[in-house]
Amino acid sequence: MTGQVTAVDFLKGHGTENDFVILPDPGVDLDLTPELVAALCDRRAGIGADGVLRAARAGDLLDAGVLDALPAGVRREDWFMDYRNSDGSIAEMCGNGVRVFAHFLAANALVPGDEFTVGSRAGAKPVRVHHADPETAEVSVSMGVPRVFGESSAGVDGRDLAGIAVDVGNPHIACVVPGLTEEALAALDVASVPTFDHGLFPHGTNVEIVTPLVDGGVHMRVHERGSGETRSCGTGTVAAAVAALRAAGRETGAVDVHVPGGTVTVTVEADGAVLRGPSRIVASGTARLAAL
Ligand SMILES: N[C@@H](CCC[C@H](N)C(=O)O)C(=O)O
Repeated sequence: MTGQVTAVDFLKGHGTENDFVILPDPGVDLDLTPELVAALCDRRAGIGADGVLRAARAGDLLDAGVLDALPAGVRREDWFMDYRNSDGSIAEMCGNGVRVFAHFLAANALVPGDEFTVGSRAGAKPVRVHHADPETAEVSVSMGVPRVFGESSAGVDGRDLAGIAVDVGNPHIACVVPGLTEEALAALDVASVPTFDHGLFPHGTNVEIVTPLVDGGVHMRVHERGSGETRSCGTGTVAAAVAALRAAGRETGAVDVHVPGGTVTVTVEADGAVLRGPSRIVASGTARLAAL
């Protein structure tokens, strides 16, 4: 349909500086090709973002062929976060993105209250909007039960870092590095593409480097699948919290995860993890597709 669409309204938002182009598209008029996504996310020739969040009802995305089926627990009437990485690839889930998506819905009165479900390719994600105005919000997302599915390592800045594989709806290897300080973490080259076991991660993975748990907190940096190094990764903070708790001999607890773009709190319980953090919507406008 994009051939008939020459301009599209958008909003720009972020969760701890993991930033997104929000595309309200209730009619599913946009043919959201990888090329269009990459052009929108281009920080020079486009709007610039780590990813795109298209907003439409799940049933309408299904009827338009964007979804092959409704993911587990997702109803036709649910607003669905059609997430894309900045390289145009599709990912199952985006934790910072769900907070920004929920903020957009609440601030525009598109949902009846403060607690509702957002659909994602990783299934239904219950959210609670603690506060929302057009510019700022505080949101909690029930992220499901993180699944640890192995031990492995990642090559980062010439170092081989031991980590655990964690499924948060999308794949992660979270590397808690003994003795790593916040300053030493900040000095690492995380922009270069890390190496990892493609047998364990046949569809790629997000790579988190994490300091050990101290006083209920960790510091984390991330190289994301499909977006490169970002200032934050919500699903990554969940993987980091799980890994840091396990490294400290624990299975549950609340962890403040400090990322370059801010801080979120991940609470891990036996029945699932909850990600709580801020959302900001900083701009709105019209994207002129012929110029991209
Ligand atoms: N930044 C997101 C994760 C986005 C998807 C990830 N890059 C992947 O490909 O799995 C988040 O906040 O979780």
